[in-house]
Amino acid sequence: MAVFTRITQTELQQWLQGRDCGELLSFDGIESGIENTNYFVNTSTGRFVLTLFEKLKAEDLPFYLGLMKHLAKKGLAVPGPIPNGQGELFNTLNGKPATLVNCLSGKSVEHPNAIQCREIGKFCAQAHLAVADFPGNTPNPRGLAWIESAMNALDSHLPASVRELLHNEVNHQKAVAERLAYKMLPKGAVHADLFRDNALMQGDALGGVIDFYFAGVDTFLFDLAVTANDWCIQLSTGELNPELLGALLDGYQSERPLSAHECELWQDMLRAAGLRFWASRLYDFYMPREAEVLNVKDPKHFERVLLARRQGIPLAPQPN
Ligand SMILES: Nc1ncnc2c1ncn2[C@@H]1O[C@H](COP(=O)(O)OP(=O)(O)OP(=O)(O)O)[C@@H](O)[C@H]1O
Ligand SMILES: N[C@@H](CCO)C(=O)O
Repeated sequence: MAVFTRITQTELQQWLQGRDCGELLSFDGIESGIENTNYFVNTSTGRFVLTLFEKLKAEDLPFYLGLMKHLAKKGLAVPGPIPNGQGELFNTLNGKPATLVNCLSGKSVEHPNAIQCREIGKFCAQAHLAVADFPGNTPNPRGLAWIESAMNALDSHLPASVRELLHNEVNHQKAVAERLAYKMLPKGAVHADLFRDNALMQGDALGGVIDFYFAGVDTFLFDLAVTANDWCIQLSTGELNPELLGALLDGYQSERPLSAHECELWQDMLRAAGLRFWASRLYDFYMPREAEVLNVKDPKHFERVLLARRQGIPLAPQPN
């Protein structure tokens, strides 16, 4: 399903020349995923993942691949791009910009336990600490400005009750963004889509985090809220599971304690993170691109998440 661009053995062999990755043995298309074309590549020295970018533009790639390289270099479990002979992190393969990264072990979990939530919390904090000297400054591509423009594009498609909630929450988030506490929040290049399906687990240990292609500069708290809304969710109600949330926050704060401003804005950022994915799912639902038609994710889920976060949260972090 997700192999949009086919390649031949000869094309791949030529493209791999100059990369420090051994001799090509075999390669297989990866069926899951809807954004890019991915292949597992086996060589004489190991296993890699080849990604051909179907929609992202070449000018956007240095930020994403640079961030992955930066985090991998700092020892985080993130696929590091293997440069070609010219030192470039990506170059054209069969007409598409393409990169080769190392293959991480593990598989994603649907129902994480508290230990796994703690691990992902720790990873999130370590990544936030590690970007202090990362120079890339591409803003979050799905920030409030994008949400507002998507909302305007969607307006005529939406039932009145949905439209009202969306406008109300966007206005709330615009007001939050004006607050001094918000302006004081620490920021940096963040994953911004650290869902369960973007983490590979080996039992309770984290094998690695993939899919950095929605990354951008945003507040660290927003990134943590995105993670909490997916990892600590009670799927039937959209509410947060206090035990899983406690473990996630505990793991995070064991590496990077939250500031008083971050604690103050926790509920607002959980709402912002709920809004972000509700808006993108609504957008994909009403304006799907070809490959998405059969894979559109349910917007209702994030409507429930947002409504639940507006009502309250089970656990507020305390500054250390
Ligand atoms: N570095 C990696 N190591 C191991 N497996 C990987 C790696 N990168 C991708 N994969 C595998 O390939 C699958 C598809 O990758 P990914 O989720 O990035 O797809 P996509 O089309 O780029 O994005 P999306 O999930 O947003 O549709 C993953 O679920 C995972 O199984
Ligand atoms: N994680 C997003 C998809 C974009 O990767 C969602 O569940 O809506």
